[in-house]
Parts: sequence; structure tokens; C-alpha cells
Amino acid sequence: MPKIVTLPGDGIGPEVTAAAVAVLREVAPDVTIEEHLIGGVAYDTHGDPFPQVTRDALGDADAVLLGTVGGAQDSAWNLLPRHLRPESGLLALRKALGCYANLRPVRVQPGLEHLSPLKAELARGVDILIVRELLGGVYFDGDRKIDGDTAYNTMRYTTPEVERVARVAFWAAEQRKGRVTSVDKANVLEVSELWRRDVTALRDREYRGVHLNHEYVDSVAMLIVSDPSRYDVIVTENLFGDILSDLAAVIPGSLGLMPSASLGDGAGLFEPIHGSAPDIAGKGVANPAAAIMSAGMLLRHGLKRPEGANQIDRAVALALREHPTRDLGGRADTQTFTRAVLSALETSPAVG
Ligand SMILES: NC(=O)c1ccc[n+]([C@@H]2O[C@H](COP(=O)([O-])OP(=O)(O)OC[C@H]3O[C@@H](n4cnc5c(N)ncnc54)[C@H](O)[C@@H]3O)[C@@H](O)[C@H]2O)c1
Ligand SMILES: CC(C)[C@H](C(=O)O)[C@@H](O)C(=O)O
Ligand SMILES: [Mg+2]
Repeated sequence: MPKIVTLPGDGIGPEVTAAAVAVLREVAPDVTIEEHLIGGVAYDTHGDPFPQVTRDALGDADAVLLGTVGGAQDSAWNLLPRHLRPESGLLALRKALGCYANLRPVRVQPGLEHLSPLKAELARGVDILIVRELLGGVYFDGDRKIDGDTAYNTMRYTTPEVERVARVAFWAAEQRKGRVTSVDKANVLEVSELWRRDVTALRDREYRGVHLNHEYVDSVAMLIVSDPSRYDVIVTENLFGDILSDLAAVIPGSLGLMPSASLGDGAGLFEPIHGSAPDIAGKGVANPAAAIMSAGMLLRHGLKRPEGANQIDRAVALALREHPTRDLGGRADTQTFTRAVLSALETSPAVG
């Protein structure tokens, strides 16, 4: 029996994770689900945002489903030493799992163009996969310091780090339209010069069937919302991928429609890309679609059950059509939307 560890975390994390777990139980009733603490709530209980008891539970897990971590801008958690803050717990979790490739799909399902603030003709048919490097760059390993009136973080990459995430992007492109756009800032940064050199060399050596182009991150920030159909797979470093993927959430219409899968050496980590949304936490109005679709990605990539994943994607699309949530201009609250997904699952055949 596969074992899944759930880490609901802070803010709306528990609300959207409960929805995703209800859907998982319906589609994969044989999985064992074990819940643990991460983030601010773990700090409050154990004095550590990624406590040993949570680490230990990951040992025999087949996949991890995370909610969200972190508090509001004025939260007391933000005054803690950095290594004790909720976000540090999440970064330590990603590192512990060795999840270096973060897949963030941006998709506008047929018939859901009206949920996008973009003109329907721009939103229609968009299907981008952002592959974000997740264990390097300014987030990890480089020099970092704050000292008096000076502070720095170092964006550092090595060839093996670039190659392993680029391989995932090329592999994904081979299953899709065969195009990879590598995004960097090679006109200014040495670290991007290395990134570009290594991505190009890997393509030339091993993936000659994939079309590769390079674009600058500032230009992509404009083009991804003004001409999203130009992209198939985007591969980029950690910080650029973090920012571009929140921006890309504008295309389907909400952060609440952006799931993710983080893959690497061991068990995968599956989480919505949005944060803990302190402004709506506890009100029961969060859009759980991203968390539910992350559970779908868990079935697809973590448990290799694509039929379950397809079932979830179809049910979410149906629920969005009939019961859009408030972030999308609709009226459905978290429970209403989740019930709509569950009833769509009951009427949708398992295979198709
Ligand atoms: N992976 C994570 O756990 C993660 C990701 C991003 C931010 N954070 C943390 O979350 C906290 C809040 O960050 P923020 O306010 O910058 O970003 P956020 O993503 O939490 O919220 C941004 C805006 O989007 C809305 N939103 C987000 N998800 C939604 C959903 N599912 N349904 C409806 N509306 C939704 C929020 O209400 C808010 O208005 C911070 O502590 C931050 O560090 C955590
Ligand atoms: C909370 C934070 C550490 C995290 C990140 O920057 O990776 C978040 O913004 C995300 O996109 O998952
Ligand atoms: Mg982010």
C-alpha cells in the first residue's frame, strides 16, 4: 500500500489540503495517509519548522503532499532567526527530499478561457510547463550574509545542477511539442552564462530532436502574459522560476489554479504554488483547485497512476465550469467547490 505524508502547514494550507485529501481518498482509496507538521505550526509545537518527527515520517513515504507555510507580513514568525522561520522549513524539506526539478504547469482548459483576465483569444489553448530549478541559486549553498549596512546572497550554479534540471525539461518536451525555452539573464550575469552554455551543450549532445531557444527573464515576464502560446516548456533557475510562475498564474486566472510537482532523487513533493494567503485564511473561501490538482500530479508522477490523475483533472475542470470560486469571480466557497469535484468524480468514468 503506498504511503503518502501530508503536511498541511499554515494559513489556508489545512483548508486546501483537506480538500485534496478528500479527493485522493476517493480516487485512490488504497493509499495510507499520514499527517505531520511543517512551517509555523511546527515551530509553535516543536520549536523547529521542519521537526525530526516529520523528517522521520518521510523515510518510507512514496510521496509528500504539502499545503502552504508562512504567516502574514506582520507575523511574529518573521522576527525569528531565519533558520527557524516557516519558509526555511519548506526549503529544508525540498532539500531533504532531493527535489531539484519543480514542474509548474500553466494550462487553460477548453471552455475555461472566461476565467482568465486576458482576452479569450490569448488565453485559449495555453499549455506551458515551467520547469523551475529548486535546490540551487540564491536559495541555497551560495554565500549569504547580513552585516550592519551590507547584505548579500550569491546566485551560484554548477554544471551538474544545471544539467540535471535541463534533462527533466528536455524529457518533458519530448512528450509534448518538443520545444524548450531556457530563461536566463546572460546579458548581465556570469551564472546565466554558465547556465546557457550547459543547457545548449546538453541539447547538442543528447536531445538534438528538441528545439531550444534562449530568452532573457525580463522579456519573458512581458511575453508570457502578452503571447503565452509561444511557449511549450520553460526551464529556468530557482528565483526566476518562482517569480515567473506567480506571474503566469494570471493566464488561467488565479494562483488557486497552479499546482506543482517537485521531482528528484527520492519521493516527490506535490504542492500548490500559492502561499498561505493570510488575508483569507480561516474564512473557508480559498480555492482548493491547485491543491487538488497537485494531488493529481502526485498520482501521475509519484504513484504512476495516470488514469487517476486524468480523472481528477476532468473533475476539476467540470467543477470550475459550474462552481467557480471567489478568486475567479464566482461564488463557491472551499467546501462547495470540493463537493462539486467529488460529485464530478462519481459521474466520471475511471478510465478515459
Ligand atoms: N509554498 C508555500 O508554502 C508558499 C508559497 C508562497 C508564499 N508563501 C508564504 O505565504 C505567505 C503569504 O504570502 P503572499 O501573501 O505573498 O502570497 P499568497 O500566495 O499567500 O497570496 C497572494 C494573494 O493570492 C491569494 N490566494 C493565494 N492562494 C489562493 C487560493 N488558493 N485561493 C484564493 N486566493 C488565493 C491570496 O488571498 C492573496 O491575495 C508568506 O508567509 C509567504 O512566505 C508560502
Ligand atoms: C515560500 C517560499 C520559500 C517559496 C519559494 O520561494 O520557493 C514559494 O514562494 C513557492 O513558490 O513555493
Ligand atoms: Mg513562490
